[in-house]
Amino acid sequence: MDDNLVVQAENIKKSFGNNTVIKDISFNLKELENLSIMGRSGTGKSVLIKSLVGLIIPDSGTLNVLGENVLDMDDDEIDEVRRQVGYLFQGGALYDSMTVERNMKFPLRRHPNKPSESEIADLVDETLENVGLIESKSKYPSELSGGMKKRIALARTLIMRPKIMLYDEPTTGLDMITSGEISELILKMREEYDISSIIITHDVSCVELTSDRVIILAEGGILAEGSFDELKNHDDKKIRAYFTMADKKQKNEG
Ligand SMILES: Nc1ncnc2c1ncn2[C@@H]1O[C@H](COP(=O)(O)OP(=O)(O)OP(=O)(O)O)[C@@H](O)[C@H]1O
Repeated sequence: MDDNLVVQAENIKKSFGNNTVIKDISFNLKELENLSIMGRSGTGKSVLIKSLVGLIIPDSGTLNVLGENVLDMDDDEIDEVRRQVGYLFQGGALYDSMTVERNMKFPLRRHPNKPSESEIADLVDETLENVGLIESKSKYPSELSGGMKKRIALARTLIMRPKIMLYDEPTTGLDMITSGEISELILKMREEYDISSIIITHDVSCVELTSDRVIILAEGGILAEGSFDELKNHDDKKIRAYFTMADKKQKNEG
C-alpha cells in the first residue's frame, strides 16, 4: 500500500439479496485529505464507509485501512481498527441519561489502555474546549441544540484520537449557519489532530468548505471524481446538477 494512503479500496462489490448496491467501486483516501462522498439516497454511501470499519462486509474486493487488510481480520483486530477510525453517525447518538461530561468519559473508560481518571478529566476538558463547548459540561443532551449535540458527538469521537474520521451527513437537520460552523469544525479538527476524513454529505456548502476531493456515487459505481470546482463546473450537466439542485434545496430550507 502507498505510504500516503490511509484507505485503499479496490473493486468493492456488495449486494443485499437481489439488491446490488455497490457494483464495483475503487477509491482511496490520502493522509490528511478531506474526501467528500456525494450521491442520491440509497446509492450505498453509508454501506461503503461502514465496510471500512467492518460493520458491513463486502462480497468481494480488497480494503486496506491504515495499512491493514480489514477483510481478513478477526474481531480483536477489527476492534483495534475501530479505535483508530472515528465514526460520526447520522443521529450523533449521545446517551440521554448522562451529562455531557459522562458521555465524553464513557468511551475512554472502556478503552483497553484506559487512562487514569485525572488524565480522562483533562482529555474531556481539552476536547470540549476544542469544540467550543466546555461550558456545557454538566448539561444533559436534552438541554442542547442540534448543533451542540453534533459538536459533543464529534468531541466524544475525537477524544479517542482517531487517525481517520468518517462523517455520515454531519450537517443534516441543521440550519445553514450551524451547518457552516460544523464544517469549520471539521477543518479545524484536521489541523488540531492530523485527521484524514471521509465526509458523506448532500450539503454543497459543506463540500465546498471542507473537501480537497469529491466522489459522486451513482448506479453502484463512481459517476465522477474531482475537486469541488471541477465537478461543480463539469461539462456534463448531470454532474453539475448534484451541486445546483442541492443548492436550491438548501436555500428553500434555509
Ligand atoms: N444491513 C443492510 N441490509 C440490507 N440492505 C441494506 C443494509 N444496509 C443498507 N442496505 C441497502 O443498501 C442501499 C444503500 O444504503 P445506504 O444507507 O448506503 O445509502 P446512502 O447512499 O447512504 O443513502 P442516504 O443518503 O439516504 O443516507 C439501500 O437500498 C439500503 O436499503
